Amino acid sequence: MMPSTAMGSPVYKEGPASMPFNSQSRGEATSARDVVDAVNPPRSDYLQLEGLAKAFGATRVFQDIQADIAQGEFITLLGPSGCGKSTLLRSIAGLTALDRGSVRIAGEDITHLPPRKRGIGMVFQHYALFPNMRVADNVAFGLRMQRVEREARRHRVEEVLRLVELEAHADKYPHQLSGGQCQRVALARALVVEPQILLMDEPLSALDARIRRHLRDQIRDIQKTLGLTTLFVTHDQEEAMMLSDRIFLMHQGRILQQGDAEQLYTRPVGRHAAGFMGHYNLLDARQARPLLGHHGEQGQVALRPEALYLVAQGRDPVKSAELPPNAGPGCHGIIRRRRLLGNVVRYEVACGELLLNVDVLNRSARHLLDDQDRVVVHADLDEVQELGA
Ligand SMILES: Nc1ncnc2c1ncn2[C@@H]1O[C@H](COP(=O)(O)OP(=O)(O)OP(=O)(O)O)[C@@H](O)[C@H]1O
Repeated sequence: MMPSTAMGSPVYKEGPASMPFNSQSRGEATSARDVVDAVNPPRSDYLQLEGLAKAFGATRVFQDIQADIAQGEFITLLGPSGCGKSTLLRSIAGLTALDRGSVRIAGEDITHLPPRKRGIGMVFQHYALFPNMRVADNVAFGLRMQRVEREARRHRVEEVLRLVELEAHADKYPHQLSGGQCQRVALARALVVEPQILLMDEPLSALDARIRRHLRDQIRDIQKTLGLTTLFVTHDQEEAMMLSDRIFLMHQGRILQQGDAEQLYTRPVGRHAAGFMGHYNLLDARQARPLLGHHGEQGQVALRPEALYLVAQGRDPVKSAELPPNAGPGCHGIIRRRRLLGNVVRYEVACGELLLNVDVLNRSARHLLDDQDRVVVHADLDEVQELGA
């Protein structure tokens, strides 16, 4: 694995996305960016991926990758393990050679440039800091490679450490820091050379849940402050939805769907997309008839667990949901399993040959249904996604 410092010495290129760290607060940085944006509005095709393909021997890792990414956009590559996310990121960085296609930044073809000349910063899952160097020296490394003069270097390191809220830790060694702090050093190290594009490969995966949420929000704040075009790899759907302007959902080396979190969550384009986003119930149209009324005999339908409603036997008003205006006919069932997911309760309900996941807000213990309780399940027909054959 290559430490991010290897990518931490791109040639600084003038351009609106490369914000100098010249302000004391995020507020000032934002207004500086606004001025730049007004003079030179962000381009919608800042990073262009055209027909990218890569195979390792007989293993096709990705193909036909086509995307335009706007300046300042935060894109997440989301998909299951092995779908090609990391290899795609490494190919954009120049760490892995492409078989086909081209990568352009601001119109310039960088496909054949070596990594250090691409103007790309990279942060990896494992931060790989230099253990014998203090935080400030770890961060300054890329600037030293660029032969930035000592005083300017010190100034830039101070500013970027302030940005990642580590200014008090500048003189510590990596072993004196927590995992989250080390990852912030890695981020600072990538940012200090003012890259045009930031690539992040599962930077939060090795951290515990609380730190992970905090750092996630911090990354997004910093990215917005700098207006930095960013590609972020994750297999965590919630992380993708919280962070992204747009999500690229990948499956077996292709981008299945590109869109914002709402589009991906509520309008999946097919069964693979529905299978990955949310916890969709995927049903054959024929099987789903008792639940949906007449809905054709062909293809599949997808229904989110929160688009299903439970009415308890005897219509116990405390335990029964209020139905939506366009509710389906209703299907008798039995609760097979109940799982508390925190603020949501997920019921597994057997309705004849259908096994359905139904999510209900966990209001209080009084509202809970028990295993073996008899219920009627209704679907909100406005939320049915027809997926075709
Ligand atoms: N250097 C390599 N040589 C041969 N095969 C490779 C190499 N790197 C990756 N692969 C294969 O390419 C496919 C995609 O791997 P990649 O790491 O890009 O997926 P991913 O979506 O990032 O998965 P994960 O989330 O598990 O990291 C996998 O089948 C993997 O085994």
